Amino acid sequence: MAVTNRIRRSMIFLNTQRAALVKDAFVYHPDCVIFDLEDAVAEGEKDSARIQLYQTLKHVDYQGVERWVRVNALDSDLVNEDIRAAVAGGTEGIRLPKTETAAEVKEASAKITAAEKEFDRPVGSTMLMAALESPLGVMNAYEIATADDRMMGIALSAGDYTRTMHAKRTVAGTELFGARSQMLIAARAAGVMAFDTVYTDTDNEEGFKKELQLIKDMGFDGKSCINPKQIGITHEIFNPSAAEIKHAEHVLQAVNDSKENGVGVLTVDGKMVDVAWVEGAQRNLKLAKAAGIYKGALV
Ligand SMILES: CC(=O)SCCNC(=O)CCNC(=O)[C@H](O)C(C)(C)COP(=O)(O)OP(=O)(O)OC[C@H]1O[C@@H](n2cnc3c(N)ncnc32)[C@H](O)[C@@H]1OP(=O)(O)O
Ligand SMILES: O=C([O-])CC(=O)C(=O)O
Ligand SMILES: [Mg+2]
Repeated sequence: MAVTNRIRRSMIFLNTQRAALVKDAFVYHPDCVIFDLEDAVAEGEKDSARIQLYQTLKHVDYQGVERWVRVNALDSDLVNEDIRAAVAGGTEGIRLPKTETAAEVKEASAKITAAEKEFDRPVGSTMLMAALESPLGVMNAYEIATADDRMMGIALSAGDYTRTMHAKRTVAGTELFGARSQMLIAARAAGVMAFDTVYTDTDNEEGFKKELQLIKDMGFDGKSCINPKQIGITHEIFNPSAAEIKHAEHVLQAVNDSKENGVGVLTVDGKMVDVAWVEGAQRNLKLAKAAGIYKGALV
């Protein structure tokens, strides 16, 4: 069964072809890493990257950082061996690229089950995340998200998505608005997490911050990253601010008091609040607690 309430603000891609890079990436303290066997790895290096993956999963202590593996696409002749190596090494989850249908999720899940049995891992313990990288994938987001109990989340992949949409990747992100909205609605309806795509202009800190603020405000749970310098900024933007934490505390206290006094709607910090605000306030405090910036007892 997938864990859908863990903090996953940042998931950084690691090119598994580069031994020096995968051996200690936990030092950057991302919430998750994604060992990539797909597009970051050159065609001739696929087998050695897979061996590198197995050794890393088996022998490097990632100190609580969640470990995901992006395998090659289901229609490749590499995916079976990729899944076997990832499961044998004990990965927490598999990121399935270029997912377009629920049937593909089920097919991947069956392959994972076979590997779990082969390598004596508990059946059902390996999670799945589907990357949506085409119009068909985005159109089928809800069916994909609900296809299997292993599904932890869905992630947008803008490189391939804009390619298949004949769109241009812009700073404002107008070309991604439809996909982002559709997949967020699907993820929330399905009860899984939602992750935004990588930002490839790694030297443009201002642009990266703006994109993070946009996706956080839309409701995404986290972002795929490609460079260590993106991790701290991602956490900074996704963490509730001090003002948000204070406001959440005020909301919970005020709504609690108002129940005792028989009051429904009230004003907190100058804004109208009623019982509908409680869940959002609790979510902010839980996130702040998981991030280590809230020590209170309200959640
Ligand atoms: C569209 C897609 O499919 S995206 C997903 C697949 N892509 C990837 O996996 C790419 C991941 N990122 C990378 O490989 C690299 O960041 C690149 C190739 C984009 C840029 O590499 P560099 O020019 O070396 O980056 P930069 O100079 O900023 O690196 C600084 C340090 O961070 C390390 N580093 C760079 N990227 C990463 C990463 N993703 N994870 C961990 N460490 C990294 C470098 O090794 C370097 O370490 P050093 O100072 O000890 O030598
Ligand atoms: O998942 C991602 O963001 C990276 C990717 O494959 C893409 O953009 O096509
Ligand atoms: Mg892609």
